[in-house]
Amino acid sequence: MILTQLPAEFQAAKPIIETIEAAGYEAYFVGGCVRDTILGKPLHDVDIATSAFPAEVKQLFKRTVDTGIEHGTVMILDHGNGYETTTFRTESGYQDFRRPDQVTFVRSLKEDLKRRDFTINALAMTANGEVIDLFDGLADMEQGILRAVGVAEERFHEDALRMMRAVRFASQLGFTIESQTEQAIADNAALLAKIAVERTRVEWEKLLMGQHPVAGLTGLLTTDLYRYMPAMADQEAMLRQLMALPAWHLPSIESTWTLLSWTMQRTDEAAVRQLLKTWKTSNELINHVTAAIKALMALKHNGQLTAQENFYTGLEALKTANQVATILGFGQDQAQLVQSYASLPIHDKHELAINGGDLLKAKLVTPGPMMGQILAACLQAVVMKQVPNQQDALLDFARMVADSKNH
Ligand SMILES: Nc1ccn([C@@H]2O[C@H](COP(=O)(O)OP(=O)(O)OP(=O)(O)O)[C@@H](O)[C@H]2O)c(=O)n1
Ligand SMILES: [Mg+2]
Repeated sequence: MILTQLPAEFQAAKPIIETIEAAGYEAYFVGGCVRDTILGKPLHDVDIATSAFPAEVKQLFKRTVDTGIEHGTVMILDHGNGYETTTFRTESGYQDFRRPDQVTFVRSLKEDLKRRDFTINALAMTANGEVIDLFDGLADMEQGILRAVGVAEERFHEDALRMMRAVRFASQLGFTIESQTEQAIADNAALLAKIAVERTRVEWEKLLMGQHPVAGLTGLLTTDLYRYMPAMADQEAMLRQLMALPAWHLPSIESTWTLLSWTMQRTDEAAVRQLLKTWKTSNELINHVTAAIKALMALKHNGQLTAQENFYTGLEALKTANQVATILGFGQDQAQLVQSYASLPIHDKHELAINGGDLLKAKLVTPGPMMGQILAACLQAVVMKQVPNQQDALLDFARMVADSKNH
């Protein structure tokens, strides 16, 4: 198979391969970029594999970065782009395909491809677009089959994350996991427990955001792999609930975790935090999801959000909440929601026309907790459009609040 009309990313990278070839070595595009091009999907990175050893690669190019030189990876910088170039290799004793304990550089493409995870990921392509298919990846691709290269068991022992990758690709591509490969996942599922949570998380997110999430979830259930994911051992019913939702698509990591927290009945702030901590997500994500879940609760129970709820949720988390509410069957018109947020008199507490200093100057309070309470009352009154966001009006209002507190 020869691919004509290669995407621009390959055109830009072609001179790199040609330079390596001119020096007498082999070099190919490999992995996900070849798979995605054949499937007509957008590319995110272009990986190159070569028979040249790292030191040999470095001699050929002016600007390189040692991104993972002990594993054979050198980044070549060219016209503002970076290309990861990895020497053909075999390896052993590793838990992470990208960072094995022991690497042996080899000069043969076949050796390199045969320790890759799935046949559709073991394709290589020359600079001219000729696809090199040593493990029948093209036939599997055509039939929509995910099949481990060689003995599945060995591939999963090399890197247990590959079992998560299998169900993730099932979801992204709508492919079926071939039966021996699936059996090997069922047999080796417990190995997943040893994989770094962050790596498992990325695959879990990609699975849920895929175009065929039910295919991925089915794979998790039939192999029992879900039992070895963080905080998932007892979540069979939750997975079935997700599968039963009418056709859904999650557009972001934020909406993914919001739907998960909701379906796992983690709806109070502490429970959401605990779940996301277990999965080692960022604090930024935790804050976003906690806000979105609060809004989701309000939407579920009241059918709409108050001005105050809009204000405290913030626009991004509001959108997330509504995306998830839509999946769950109680979403609102997104444009209307954005409109009602936009119509809030202020969007941040710093926009309030008075601050603590103003209250002191007007001798309305002395420093202390009372000041915070009065400012909070002012903020609430402005958000609810009970008082205009103007200094005079707010000082009058603050005086009233202070008086009522003093009596
Ligand atoms: N655990 C892994 C990870 C990667 N690979 C190989 O390395 C390539 C590139 O890896 P990566 O970019 O992580 O995955 P992709 O398959 O490219 O998928 P994505 O779309 O997520 O980039 C894969 O295609 C596969 O050949 C592997 O064999 N085993
Ligand atoms: Mg990739």
